Amino acid sequence: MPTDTESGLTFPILIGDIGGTNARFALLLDAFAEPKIFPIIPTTSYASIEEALQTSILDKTSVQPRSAIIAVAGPVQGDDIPLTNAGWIIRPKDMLTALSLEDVIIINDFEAQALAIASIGDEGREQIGPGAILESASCAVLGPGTGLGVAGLVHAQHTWFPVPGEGGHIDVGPRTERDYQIWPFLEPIEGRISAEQLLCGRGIVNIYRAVCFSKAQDPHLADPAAVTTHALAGSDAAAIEAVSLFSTYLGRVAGDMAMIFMARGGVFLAGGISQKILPALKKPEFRQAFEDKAPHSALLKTIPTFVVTHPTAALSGLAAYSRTPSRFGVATEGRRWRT
Ligand SMILES: Nc1ncnc2c1ncn2[C@@H]1O[C@H](COP(=O)(O)OP(=O)(O)OP(=O)(O)O)[C@@H](O)[C@H]1O
Repeated sequence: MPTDTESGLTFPILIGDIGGTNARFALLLDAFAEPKIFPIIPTTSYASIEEALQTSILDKTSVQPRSAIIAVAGPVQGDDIPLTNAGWIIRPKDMLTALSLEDVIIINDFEAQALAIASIGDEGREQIGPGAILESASCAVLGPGTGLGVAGLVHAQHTWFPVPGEGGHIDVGPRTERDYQIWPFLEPIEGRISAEQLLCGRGIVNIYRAVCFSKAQDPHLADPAAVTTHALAGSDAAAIEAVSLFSTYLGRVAGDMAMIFMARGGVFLAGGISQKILPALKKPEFRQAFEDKAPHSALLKTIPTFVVTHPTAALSGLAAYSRTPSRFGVATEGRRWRT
């Protein structure tokens, strides 16, 4: 028997997390069932979200969802929502008709990652370095993937409030002597180096190429996975340095976010890349850079940092919200469409 949640979303609920590269979906039959998770879909394989959902999900189950909550990589504004790093435009009104839904909520994908942090336990994360979570304190999430997603999670009045934003686009600058050698070779975006120019898949290649050019070498590795694979295997000097610098730059930006949100509840690294380079992030560079924040180094040393290892963390955040929306302060104004 379908039941209404306090947010008015009616079960069965389709939950989805659409990144620049991959889309992940699951069905939640009721407030108690575990989500039924479907295989990951590359976004480039389908022309639209309706086609992806119909072919890969709805044709493969007898359950007809009545509502949907979807997290997308990009700001949610208006009735046409383009994904920042992928070709799909999400049109919730089209989803209602094409998929026979009654209710659709669209939120930012890092808002979903923030919801996940409040719902996953020790088994879904691995700590890097010292520090302990201060219960009910604010948290920050950073996720290098196709882009760099950033969000905060603030606790007030017994409610977790995700704070989505475009923090991946902050300016970053050189600091060490080696940074100054590399910076002239980094590819800027419209004249500047934003965090996302360094801390995402193409950012890894950007750093790697700059490392090679700074030594007057030809870069022979072309994609991020090749760079991190060679770095982890210790088989290419430029790749090793690129991943070491990536860890340092990620540590610096993570430390900045910790200070901005006073994230005594922890800083969490989500997204596909953090999991894949976990052994590199456990080396000293990441944590040293995170703590190297005079005059606040003592504070930063107490803040724990984690890699989120849960394979579908954003979906687990969306499932937690769907089950008990009153635990979370998710604003749905302008982001909810009904028949
Ligand atoms: N082994 C690897 N090492 C480094 N980068 C990788 C590796 N495998 C894939 N990538 C890069 O990770 C990015 C995809 O990240 P992720 O798996 O988090 O996808 P996503 O959820 O679609 O991303 P986003 O939500 O940021 O749009 C791509 O840029 C890809 O080239």
